[in-house]
Amino acid sequence: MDPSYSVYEDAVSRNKESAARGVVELELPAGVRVRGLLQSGYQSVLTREALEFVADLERRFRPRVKYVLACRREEQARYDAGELPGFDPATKAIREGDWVCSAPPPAIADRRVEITGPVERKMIINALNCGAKMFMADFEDSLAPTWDNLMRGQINLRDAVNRTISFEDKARNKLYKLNPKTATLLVRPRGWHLQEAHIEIDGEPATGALVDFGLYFFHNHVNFRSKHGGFGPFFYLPKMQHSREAAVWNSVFDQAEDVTGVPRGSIRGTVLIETLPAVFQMHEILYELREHSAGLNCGRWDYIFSFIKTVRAHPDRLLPDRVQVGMKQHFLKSYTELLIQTCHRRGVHAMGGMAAQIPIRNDPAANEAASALVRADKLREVKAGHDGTWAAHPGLISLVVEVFDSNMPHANQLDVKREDVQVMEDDLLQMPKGKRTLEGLRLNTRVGIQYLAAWMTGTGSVPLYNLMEDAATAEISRVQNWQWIKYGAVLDGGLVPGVRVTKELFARVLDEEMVCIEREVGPAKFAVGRYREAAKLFAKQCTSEILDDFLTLDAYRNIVQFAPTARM
Ligand SMILES: CC(=O)SCCNC(=O)CCNC(=O)[C@H](O)C(C)(C)COP(=O)(O)OP(=O)(O)OC[C@H]1O[C@@H](n2cnc3c(N)ncnc32)[C@H](O)[C@@H]1OP(=O)(O)O
Ligand SMILES: O=CC(=O)O
Ligand SMILES: [Mg+2]
Repeated sequence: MDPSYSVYEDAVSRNKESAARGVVELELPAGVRVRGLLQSGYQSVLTREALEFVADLERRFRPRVKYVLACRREEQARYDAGELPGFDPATKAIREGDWVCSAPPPAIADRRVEITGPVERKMIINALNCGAKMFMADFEDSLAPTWDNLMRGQINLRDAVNRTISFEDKARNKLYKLNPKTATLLVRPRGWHLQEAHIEIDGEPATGALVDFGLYFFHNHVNFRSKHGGFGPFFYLPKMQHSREAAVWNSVFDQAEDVTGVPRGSIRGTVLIETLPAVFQMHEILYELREHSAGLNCGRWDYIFSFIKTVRAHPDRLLPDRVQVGMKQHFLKSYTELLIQTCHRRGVHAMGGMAAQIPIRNDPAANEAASALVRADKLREVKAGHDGTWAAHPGLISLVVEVFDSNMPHANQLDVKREDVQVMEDDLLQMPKGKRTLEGLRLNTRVGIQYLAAWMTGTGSVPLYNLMEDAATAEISRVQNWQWIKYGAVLDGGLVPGVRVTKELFARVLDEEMVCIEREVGPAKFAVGRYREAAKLFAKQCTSEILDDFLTLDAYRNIVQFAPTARM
């Protein structure tokens, strides 16, 4: 573990308070060390049995997780040497074979509208009540993985599955409780690349994904399955790059089912196709998970991020402004259509993605314009053959439901085979059209810094300039700046066409955008926020010689807080 991870003074004093309040000590299995501060209730999640379950998963699968991450590095080295991703000749038989996945369980046959959001208590209740069919509760893009967010998230999800969850907003004198009819829960653990520093197993930080999955599965599988016709729990699986990574998840599911006596195929996972390499592996990914699959989803924001990241050594592949990389661009249209064709051939759902617009209060015209964009996006998705889609905010649910209800008379569109779709490697690799502008560089910088500042204070999704921003959208801002600076991109549109992007230009833009952020958020919030630290980190990330794989890997050290008395 990097010794620079901080132990904060406030953690020390809070720990003393906890001790004074008589917080229960954990009973830890051999080899397990919990390094996070124990707040009230955490021990109900960190039970000896649950930690044993997580430790067993970690011991079995850590070597495979390390291996698939090493394979990612090896593949990236090939792309850096000039190759581009493509379909693998070795797995042609899987792509062309006639197999299908297990049929979708009744509980998720109709998933036309899924709301998403972090595992925050009030938001979970709002999401479950909002009228969406499903709720994707997120430990990933929309959650800053602080120890407290993770532990409270587990408590919140357990209470949600038990239907005992409530929340009192004292300031507004409002009590939040579940409606009789609620959305079905899907949980998204972190990606394979993130470690959980607060839990060590045999002297090494645990794998974040296995902690999120393991604790949630262990505490909830009995209750969840009793309420969902013997199926579940249901998951979303993020940021994979290859079917070998899906094979690891499949083995994790097998193991979890075997240890708990849950029948094979009860757990289901929807894989986000949100990396460029993965789009060439969709059949293979479904094949690996064929007993546990609930289909694929178009994670468009990470996909755009991954597109830039994968071709990071190709100076001829500089993208236009982030705002211009919309779903009508040929490479994105091709990806969504190929995903629909692939899923429906294999008998599973092809889920759409997230439009970033959110309701705009106090400006009816702007709000209507934002709604129109969401409506158009959802109409495109349902007409293309998607079986459902995502919405970021409860205020959008009725609009999205209306679009799907009007255009999808049955529970899903698995019968829409899209045999007309003919997508080749070139279609998936075609460069998006548009212009690079100074305004784009400025906006990337303003958004990246504000997002990071929020993330470092424990908030993983924020409204910025009337759009939802989360780890995936912020990544686009970061890698786009990096790409333009690295290759001295010449701006070809906007107010100052012809200008070359350099480190010096970026430094000036960053200074000016910090002034702008201070003006926008106000001096009081700016003074107490972590904007300066965020700017420093963002600048480092945008100007490094070699692109870091994930912004959150570097940023994570800023949110790790060890309890001084952590024991093994
Ligand atoms: C790329 C991807 O991975 S997309 C998926 C991951 N990203 C997400 O899930 C983002 C989810 N959305 C959000 O986090 C939020 O909507 C934000 C941050 C974008 C905006 O949040 P806010 O500024 O709080 O929105 P706003 O003030 O309009 O909220 C109004 C109410 O709706 C609630 N709300 C807003 N979004 C959600 C949500 N996604 N789920 C549940 N409740 C929500 C708020 O808690 C608030 O509740 P209240 O009136 O009871 O107090
Ligand atoms: O996770 C979803 C995405 O768009 O990224
Ligand atoms: Mg994503």
